Formats: sequence, C-alpha cells, structure tokens
Amino acid sequence: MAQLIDGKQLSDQVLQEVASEVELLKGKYDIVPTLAVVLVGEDPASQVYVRNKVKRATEAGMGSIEHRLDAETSQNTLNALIDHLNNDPEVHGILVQLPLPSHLNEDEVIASIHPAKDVDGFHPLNVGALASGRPSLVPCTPQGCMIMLRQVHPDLSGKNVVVVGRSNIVGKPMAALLLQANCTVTIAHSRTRNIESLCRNADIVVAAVGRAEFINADWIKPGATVIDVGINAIDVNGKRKLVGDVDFESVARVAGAITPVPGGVGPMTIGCLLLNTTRAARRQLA
Ligand SMILES: Nc1nc2c(c(=O)[nH]1)N[C@@H](CN(C=O)c1ccc(C(=O)N[C@@H](CCC(=O)O)C(=O)O)cc1)CN2
Repeated sequence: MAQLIDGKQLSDQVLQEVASEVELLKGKYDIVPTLAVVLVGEDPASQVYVRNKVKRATEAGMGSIEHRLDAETSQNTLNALIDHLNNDPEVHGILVQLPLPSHLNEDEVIASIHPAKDVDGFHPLNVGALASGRPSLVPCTPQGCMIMLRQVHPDLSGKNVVVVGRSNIVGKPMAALLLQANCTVTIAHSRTRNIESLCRNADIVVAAVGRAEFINADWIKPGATVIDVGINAIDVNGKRKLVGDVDFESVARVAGAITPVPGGVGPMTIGCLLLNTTRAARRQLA
C-alpha cells in the first residue's frame, strides 16, 4: 500500500509557521498581516472555502476582511472595491474567490489586483515572474503540491513528471515550479495522445483535470508518486462523496506515495494562501 501524504498534518505545520511569522511582524514592525477576501454570489463550495480561509487566518492571528457581494454585482462595482483594497495600507493580501459569475470578466478582475497584494499569484506580472524563474507570489495549490512532493522527494532533480491538466490556476504554474526544481515535465491535456502510456512512464503524476476518478492503476508505474488535485462531488447511493481525479482505491495499491481526497492538496491551498499573505505583508514593509 502506498505511503499517504497527509495534507491536513502538513498544512497544520505551515499554519504554525504562519502564526510565528505573524507574531514577529506584529512584535517587530507593529503590523497585522491582513487578508481581504472577496466573494461574489452564493456558490455553496466557494462559501465553504471562503469561510475556511477567514477561520484559518483568524486562528493564525492575522486580520481578515470579508466582502460578500451580490451575484448580480457589476464589473464596475467589483473594480471599484478592488481599487479601494489596493489603496488600503492596512490590507496586505487580496483574494477574489473563483469562479466568478459568468457576466464578470475574470481576467480583468485578476489584472486589476495590485501585483504586490495578489496572494493568489494569478496576476500576469506574477505569472510572468514564475515563468521566467523569478517567482514572487506563487499560486497556492501548486505551491502546496511542491511542499507535499518534497516530503517524498527532497531532491526532485531529473524526475519525469506528467501534469495532467493545463489550467492557469494549477497545471501551468505546477509545471513551472517542477521545471524550476529540474524535473523533466510533460503537460498532458484533452488533446494529448497516448496519455496513459505517458503517465505509466512517469516517476510523478500530478492529476489536475477536474474529472472524478479519471486516472486508474493501469496508468501508474509501480512505486510512482501521485498528487491528486481534483475535488469532485459524486453521488454514491444517494449520498454526496468527495473524490479526486484519481481512483484512490486502485492507485494506492500500485503507487509508492499518494495524496488523499479530502485531506490532501485542499488544506495545503489554504496554508499556502496565508503563507503568501505574510510574505506580501513583509515585502510591503520596504
Ligand atoms: N481565488 C481562488 N479561487 C479558487 C482557488 C484558489 O486557489 N484561489 N482554488 C479553488 C478552491 N479552493 C480555494 O479557494 C479550495 C478548494 C478546496 C479546499 C479544501 O480544503 N478542500 C477539502 C474538502 C472541502 C470540502 O469538504 O468540501 C479537502 O480537499 O480536504 C480548499 C480550498 C477554486 N477557487
């Protein structure tokens, strides 16, 4: 059976580091690192994530400001709020929960956040910095995946990695971080041919495709490490169950190490968000 990479436990460690850094910033510089979270609409999953972010921020001693906007909010109103937060010296990090309602332009919203406060790492300047090997604020989910991978592979150099999925939030920044760690990286996507055999040759598979239990044991080389980014709700005998993009039952019998869902990558995303907020706060001291 594969070694389980426990995201909950690792995330608690990250949050302890965050709490120490918050204490230091308060004591030495008299600032309270503060995260502003913006939620537009009533998407139930987004409401849970936002609640958890605010809860964890408070537990770590950080400040948090929640802005809940109506689903009908206009682009101008949202832009005006972000402009206000950009100019508020007491706000160090800004996060707009995604996805946004379809009438809003996500790219425009992301680009309107000041890059120094972009704790999601989605602003084009931060994306460019990561792509050119000068990362500043790194997207939280891939950052969390790297921490998890380092538990099993302190040196990632030369590893063959397949990232399944090419989203801006996970697939692309994940590939950039792995490349920076000297891995040989393949990004597989819906048009990729022989995706199964590509995965079967990989030392590490990162699944971020958004399809429930898409990857099964036949795709995995014995002993490989599997990082499952997917969070999919499925119906099992009338009950809602959360599963990843990986068929955990079968893959755990073949892999050397695997992340569970829930309790894997998800909690790390929130830990890294708060880590980014303390980093942003420290940089804004200068
Ligand atoms: N602005 C952003 N929007 C979104 C991001 C993001 O990084 N920035 N990522 C996802 C959602 N997300 C954070 O926002 C997120 C998803 C899941 C979890 C998590 O801890 N999941 C738990 C299960 C939770 C449950 O029971 O439903 C787990 O995996 O154990 C945290 C954060 C999209 N939007």
